[in-house]
Amino acid sequence: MQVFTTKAAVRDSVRDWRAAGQSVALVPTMGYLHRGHMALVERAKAQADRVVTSIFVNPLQFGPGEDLATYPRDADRDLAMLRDAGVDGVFLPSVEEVYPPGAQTIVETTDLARMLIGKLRPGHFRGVTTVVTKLFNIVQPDVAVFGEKDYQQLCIIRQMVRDLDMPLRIEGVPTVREADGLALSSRNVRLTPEDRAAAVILSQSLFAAEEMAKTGITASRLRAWVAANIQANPRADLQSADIRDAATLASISGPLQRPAVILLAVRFGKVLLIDQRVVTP
Ligand SMILES: Nc1ncnc2c1ncn2[C@@H]1O[C@H](COP(=O)(O)OP(=O)(O)OP(=O)(O)O)[C@@H](O)[C@H]1O
Ligand SMILES: CC(C)(CO)[C@@H](O)C(=O)[O-]
Ligand code: BAL
Repeated sequence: MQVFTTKAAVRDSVRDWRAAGQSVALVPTMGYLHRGHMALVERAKAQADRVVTSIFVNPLQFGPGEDLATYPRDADRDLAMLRDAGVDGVFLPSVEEVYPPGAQTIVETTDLARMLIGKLRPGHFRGVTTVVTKLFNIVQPDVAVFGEKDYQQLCIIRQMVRDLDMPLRIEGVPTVREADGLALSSRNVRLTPEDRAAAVILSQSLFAAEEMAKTGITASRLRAWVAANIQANPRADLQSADIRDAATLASISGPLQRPAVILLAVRFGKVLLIDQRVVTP
C-alpha cells in the first residue's frame, strides 16, 4: 500500500495505473476508521481495479465552535486497517497541501445545502462539496463511494456530479450498525457511557417508524411520533427530525406514496449524532 502526502504523488500513481488499463475507485473519509468505512472500501474493491482512500479532516466543513480540534484521529491505526483490507493507496495530505494560501474558489449546491443539516451547520456542505470536488480532481476516479448514513451529503454529491458533469459514478452504501442498532460513527467514542446507552433511541425510533410507515400513517404524524419518542429521552437533545422524499429531499406531509427518508440529528452532550432510514409505504 502506498501512502501519498502530496497531490503530485497520488496523481503519478493513478496515471501509472491508468496506463496499465486499470480503473480507480476513491473512498473519501475523515479517518478514525470503523466497520462502516471498511464497508465502503469493500464496495470500492468490487467496483474498480485500484482503490484509493483519502484521510483528511477538512477544516472548511467545520463551523466556528464545532469539533474540528477534538475530532478523533489515529492515522497509524487507520493505515493498518487499510493495509489489511488491501487498499492500494492512501491520500493523507496536510491542510496546506489541500488548501495552499490564497485559494478563493468554492463549490456549492444551492437549495440542498441550505436545508436540514445545512441549517444546523451553516456552510458545512459548501466545505464538503469544495473538498470532494478537489479530491475528485486530484484522484480522477471512475467511481467514488459514500455512506447512506450521511444521506443529505450523498444527495448533494449526486446533485453536484450531475450539475457539473463530473465524469464519475457515485455509489452509496447502507449504514453499518452496532449490535444494538447504533449507526457506527467516529464520534461515538466521545459519548459518555450513559449517552452511549441512550443513543440507541435514534435507530429504535427509525426502525419503529419503518413499521408504522406500512400502516397508512401520514408523513406529518410519523414525523411527530419520531420527534416525541426521541424527546421523551431526557439525555437526547433533538436538533432535527424530518421526513422527506427519499429521491429529492422535498418536504412531504400527507399519506406516503413513494419511498421517504426519515432524517435525525440528535445531540448527546457535545456530540452531534445523525441517522436516517428510508421507509416505504
Ligand atoms: N456507519 C456507517 N456505515 C456506512 N458508511 C458510513 C458509516 N459511517 C460513516 N460512513 C461513511 O464514511 C464516509 C466517511 O465518513 P466520516 O469519515 O465522516 O465518518 P463518520 O464515522 O461518519 O464520522 P462522523 O460522523 O463522526 O463525522 C462517509 O461517506 C460516511 O457516510
Ligand atoms: C466526504 C467527506 C470525507 C468530505 O470531507 C466527509 O464529509 C465525510 O467524511 O463524510
Ligand atoms: N460525516 C460528515 C462529516 C462531518 O460531520 O463533518
